[in-house]
Formats: sequence, C-alpha cells, structure tokens
Amino acid sequence: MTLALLAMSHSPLLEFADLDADVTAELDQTFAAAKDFVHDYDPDIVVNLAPDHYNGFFYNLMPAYCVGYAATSIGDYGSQAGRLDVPEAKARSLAEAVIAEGIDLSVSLEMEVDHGTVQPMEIVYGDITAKPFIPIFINSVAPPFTPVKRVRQLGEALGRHLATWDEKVLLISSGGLSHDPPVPRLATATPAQRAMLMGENQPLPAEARAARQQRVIDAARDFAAGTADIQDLAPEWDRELLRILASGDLSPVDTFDPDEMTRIAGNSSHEVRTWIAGYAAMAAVGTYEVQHTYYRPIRELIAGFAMTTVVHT
Ligand SMILES: O=C(O)/C=C/c1cccc(O)c1O
Ligand SMILES: [Fe+2]
Repeated sequence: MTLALLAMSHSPLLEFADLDADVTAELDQTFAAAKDFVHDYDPDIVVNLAPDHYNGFFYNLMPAYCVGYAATSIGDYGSQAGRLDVPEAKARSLAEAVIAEGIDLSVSLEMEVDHGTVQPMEIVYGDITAKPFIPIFINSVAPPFTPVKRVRQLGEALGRHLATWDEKVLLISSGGLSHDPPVPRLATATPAQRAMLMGENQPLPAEARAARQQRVIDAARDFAAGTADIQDLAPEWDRELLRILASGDLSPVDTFDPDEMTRIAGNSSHEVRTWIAGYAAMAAVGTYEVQHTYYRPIRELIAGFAMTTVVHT
C-alpha cells in the first residue's frame, strides 16, 4: 500500500488574473513544490477528487458523488480538452468496494469534467493524460449537499480500498477553500440561467461559453478592486480548516453545517469536501503528516487558495 495526497485549490482565473509580482512568485514556488512532490513520489495512478461547475453535472440529475469509468475534459477557460486515461476496471473495483461499504456512489460511463478536475494535472504534469486517472466527482456547488460527515466516510472508504492496491496511488483533492464566484444558483436563477443549470443547450455555443466565463473574469477584477457584489473570502475559517486537516483528527468536520459554511465562507466553500475526502482517505489507513503547506486569500483568483502535500508517517 502506498498512498499520498496533493490537495490544492483550483481557479480558472490563474490564466486571466493580473496578480502582484510577489503573489505570482509565491504561486510559482507553490506549484514547483507540488510538482517536485508528485515527481519524487512518481505515482502509478491518480485518483482525483473534484467538484464540477455545471459543465458535466446538472440539475436534471445531480448525484452527490460519482466515479467516472471513462471521462472527457470539456476544456473550459482554455484548460486541456480531451479524453482522460481512465482504467475502467480499476475505477469499477473502486466504486464497487465503496458502495459495498454503504456509501451511495453513482457511476458514469461517460463523465464530462471541467477545470476543477484537470487543473492540478495540468499544473503538475502539463498534460491531463500523463497518468492513469480515476475521476471522482463530489458535488460542491449545487445544493442540497450531503452532511460533511458522509464525505469523511466516503474518503475513508476510498482510502481503505486504495490501500489494497499494489499500485502507488496519488490522491488529488482539487478545491478552493472559502470562495463565492458568480456561478449561477438555482435559488436566484433567471429563466436562461435555470436552463443552463438544467443542462439544456449543452455543449454551450461558443458565444454563450465566452459570456459565461467573461462574467467570472470581470467579477474577479471587480472583487480585487473592492467593487464586486460577491461574498468576501474568509481566511480565519480557511486557516481553521487547514489546522483541523493537519491535526489528523478529522472528527470536527462532522459538525460542519452546510448552511453555515455557505454563510461564512461562500457558496463554493463546499469545494473543501474534496479536501476532507482526501484527508479522510489518508487517515483511514495510517497516521500522516503535512509536508508542505501554503495558504493565501487571493481575491484576483476569487479563492482562499491553498496547497498541501501529505504522506503517511
Ligand atoms: O466559472 C466557473 O465555473 C468557476 C469559477 C471559479 C472561480 C474561482 C474559484 C473556483 O474554484 C472556480 O471554480
Ligand atoms: Fe471551483
């Protein structure tokens, strides 16, 4: 059994934001550390925990969690598009083992994924097909959300099964901490937004795709300038979460209330579910330590932006 975890925030704005030089330098160092960690570890297979932002999963049928037996990256915000190298038999064995433990996973034989899934692979390998890759979707954007405790249990079940594999497994958790990008929400959607959230008119025509992305890019610029109408980042909440995750005792997350998370840390703060599942997978099979940790609230990226690398001790 060999398992390691790279947990990192994603933001499609990395390619579009005008960052201060010191922030760019910090991020360059952080991504270099992530790369070094992954290349030194040299995994045989990546198991990737990520949300979706209404690009592959819609309100016509919204699962809480889903394992892809095959997957394609849609290439939003200029991310690498195309087929991922998903080993179907391994993905199936993982899903079946987790379901047998009482976690109600869905499966997809044709999953579509977005920047949330592929950005870490692009950063560490420069190629989303560099390694065999099992994508696991964790709903983090579309309420209602499962209790956070269930996400911890999902992670534990994943970890227990992955620990039986001969392959060296790299878990990637991809998600922002506190953040509230202007992704449309069902509760406040216009008729056109509601149609988008339902997955009508997919794939989006190029103009609609460009308009959707420009809205987020503009919001990020305004947020950095202090004029955007989105919820502020919550660095204290982020730091406390990182402290809990690093402590090795994940039981405090069981008391997290999804509505409170939204209120304090924003509508997309639920992306931390990917982190909780990744850390829980590590915790299920041994004691661990966080080797590298980075955190900075970055308004230009609309993200409490963090990266940690985790190994068993
Ligand atoms: O526009 C989207 O689909 C999402 C944008 C976004 C912006 C900032 C942080 C994130 O985690 C995002 O997914
Ligand atoms: Fe996201």
